[in-house]
Amino acid sequence: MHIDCETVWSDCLRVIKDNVAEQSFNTWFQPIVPLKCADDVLTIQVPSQFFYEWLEEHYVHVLKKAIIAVMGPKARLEYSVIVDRGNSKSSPLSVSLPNRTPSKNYNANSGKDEYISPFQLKSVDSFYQESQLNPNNTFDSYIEGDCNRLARSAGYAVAQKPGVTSFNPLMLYGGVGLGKTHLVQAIGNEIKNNLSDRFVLYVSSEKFTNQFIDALRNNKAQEFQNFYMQVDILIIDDVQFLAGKERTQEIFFHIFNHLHQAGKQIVMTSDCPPRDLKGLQERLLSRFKWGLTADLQQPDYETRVAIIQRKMQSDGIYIPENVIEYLAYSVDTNIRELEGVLISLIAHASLNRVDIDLELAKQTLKNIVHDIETEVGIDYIQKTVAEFFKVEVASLKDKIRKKEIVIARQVAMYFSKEYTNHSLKAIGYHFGGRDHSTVIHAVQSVNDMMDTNASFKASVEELKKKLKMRSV
Ligand SMILES: Nc1ncnc2c1ncn2[C@@H]1O[C@H](COP(=O)(O)OP(=O)(O)OP(=O)(O)O)[C@@H](O)[C@H]1O
Repeated sequence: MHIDCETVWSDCLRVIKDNVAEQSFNTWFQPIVPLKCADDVLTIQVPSQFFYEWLEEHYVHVLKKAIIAVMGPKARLEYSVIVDRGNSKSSPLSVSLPNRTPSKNYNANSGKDEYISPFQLKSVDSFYQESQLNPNNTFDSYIEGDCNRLARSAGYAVAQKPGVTSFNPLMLYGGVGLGKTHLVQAIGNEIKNNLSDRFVLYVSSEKFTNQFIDALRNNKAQEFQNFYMQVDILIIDDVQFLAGKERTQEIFFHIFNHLHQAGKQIVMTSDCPPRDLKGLQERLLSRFKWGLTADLQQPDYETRVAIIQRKMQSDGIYIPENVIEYLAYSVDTNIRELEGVLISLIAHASLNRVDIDLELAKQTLKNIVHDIETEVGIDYIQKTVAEFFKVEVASLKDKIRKKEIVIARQVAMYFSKEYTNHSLKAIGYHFGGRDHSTVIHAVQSVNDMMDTNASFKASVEELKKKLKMRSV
């Protein structure tokens, strides 16, 4: 029987959209063209072999979930890979799906997991847990740096002896995209691998809340509570989401107390330290501080390089050194953004069938970050200026008063003021903790010297070009 494949695929896309980040969705799912839908087989066309492999490696679960939800448990997916650009020849590759029946709680209409009754949950245990803990989020794939050392070691210690260390609860906090979920899931995966008899449950606070609301609606609040009280390791992500939700906090409080008293491990994440969590009951906040609280900070340059190298290695992709360096300097906000840029870069190279080089990296970044000039980081400015004046980056941050170093330092401060959105205070901080008046003085000195010294002015102009070049 033939079904309208466009409609089927657009229903699948709706499910997929709920399960992947927006940028990944645009990059990997928008270019797919549905070709045919007949006898439980959906055929989709993908732009290249690489594209197909990437989908299979990274999104096979999402694709499975989508086609099962839309077409039913017998659904299969077939890829048609475009072999030659400009030539419509395609080589179909058949990939069988699925090998597992979906969760009873999966609602094909909404494309979302519905509330899972505690007792049902045990019976669909493996599907449920698998869908919660991403197997790629391990300690092995988690790069350690100054920004996350304490959090990582505490997490690792907890994973070796859950409930036994004094890190109970373990509370990790940090800004968006800094690796909280990855780290807590690494704890979950490690425990599942080493202590297979333990019941590890990862749940976002949002999901916990929604499950509880459904339980209330179905008069099953007690079952809900009983279920959570059986868990050995409860990992609850983004607890700030519980703010203002009095009844959910109440039940969480009881679950927390029960688990803690029974020596079960609790791991939590939040986007800010417990003291800044607004809208949470005092009694919960005080319990959050019982164990260990550790923060995740923005990754430094070396950690960013290591993260890129690690991702490339695990995906079997080669990126030249200068491109890695360029990306690590350019994207210093958070790791998710860095990954987003990498994904786009790989997709661009794959779609256009070109090698990844600096030019492509610049173009990709330009498409993603519109106002790139304001995105130049202080790190990058310091490195470029130090190279130009042939001094060490470290000397820009210490107290050395040698003339050439003072000039390089002032020029770097000048560009930091011109090209970044950082405050004078923040700039001073990046230059060895100097105060804002030193930065004002540096900017004035550079302006004065440019007025009186033509060769100095030429040097600053040349540097300006260098700094701008990276955004072209
Ligand atoms: N130290 C690290 N090493 C390797 N990859 C990392 C590291 N930290 C984060 N990542 C990766 O960066 C991406 C974002 O991380 P994650 O989702 O854990 O952030 P988050 O802090 O939970 O963000 P949010 O606050 O938005 O939930 C993930 O793909 C994760 O694997």
